[in-house]
Amino acid sequence: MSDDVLTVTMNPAVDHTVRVTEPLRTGAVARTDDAKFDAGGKGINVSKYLTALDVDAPATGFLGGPFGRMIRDRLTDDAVPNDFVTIGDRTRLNTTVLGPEGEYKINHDGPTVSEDEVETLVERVRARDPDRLVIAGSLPNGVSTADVDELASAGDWETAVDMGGASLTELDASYLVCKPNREELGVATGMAVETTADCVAAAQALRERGFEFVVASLGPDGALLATDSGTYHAAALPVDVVDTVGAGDALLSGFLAGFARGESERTALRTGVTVASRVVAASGTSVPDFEGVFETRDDVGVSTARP
Ligand SMILES: O=P(O)(O)OC[C@@]1(O)O[C@H](CO)[C@@H](O)[C@@H]1O
Repeated sequence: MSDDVLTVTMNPAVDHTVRVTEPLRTGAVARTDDAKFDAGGKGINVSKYLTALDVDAPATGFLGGPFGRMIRDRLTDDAVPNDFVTIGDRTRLNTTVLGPEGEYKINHDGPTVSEDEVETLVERVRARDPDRLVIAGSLPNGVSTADVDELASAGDWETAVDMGGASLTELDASYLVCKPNREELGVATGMAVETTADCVAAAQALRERGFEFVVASLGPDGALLATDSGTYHAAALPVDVVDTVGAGDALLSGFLAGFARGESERTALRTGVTVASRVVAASGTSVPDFEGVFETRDDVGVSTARP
């Protein structure tokens, strides 16, 4: 394993996951003894999953306030290397409610980051000089897509991005990987994404806008990989889904872990789907057991996909 992957989470979050046994009702107090707190945010999740998959994947970005300290402590306790820029404002807390009628996810907008803090982050990334950079998650106030382009272009690294569809349309630098979900594919391309064939067309269109690989997460419909050698569809593995939070991060992590191991594009896609299937079977964004991932990835069916 040679490549190191530095992840950048501009807008980390403590992930608060609670399970309630009764449907939520207005005006009523829902009580639970089932709550957990994970260090979260998309890039941080990628660092957690990649570290567990034996890839050197330190995490950076912005942290501040009590939730920021909680995330830093948790990552350090879990042996996930981290080097965040401390900001004056407070890192957010995001909540997932798992109830009998499904999953609710509430994400806070997050803190405001100053220009100086952004510049410190760019310098931090330059000093680390990774082989690959992953920039993932929403942008807090004060950070723009121009800053994302600056990070992607500030060194010789290859960059993967995972951000909202509207942000994807504003990026100008060249990127190795883009990891949209179905909705982001639609927003980024303005195309219909009802069927898997629609998603194939949208992934190919997005690729032409400057992403070498588009890895799209389609939930129960599996995942797509658009490359210059073709577009491939991977079926989802049959698992009991506890919650879907972190599934896209896991797909990207598995794909990048495959890349770091020198796997072919299709095999890296299979690894991504296998890693994602482990993550959705565990609650919150904690790291599940990845034992046997590289031995069982061939269970994922991959076929050539056309629009
Ligand atoms: O608000 P963003 O930055 O788009 O997403 C943040 C988030 O929902 O993404 C992760 C799951 O992918 C969670 O750890 C975290 O709460």
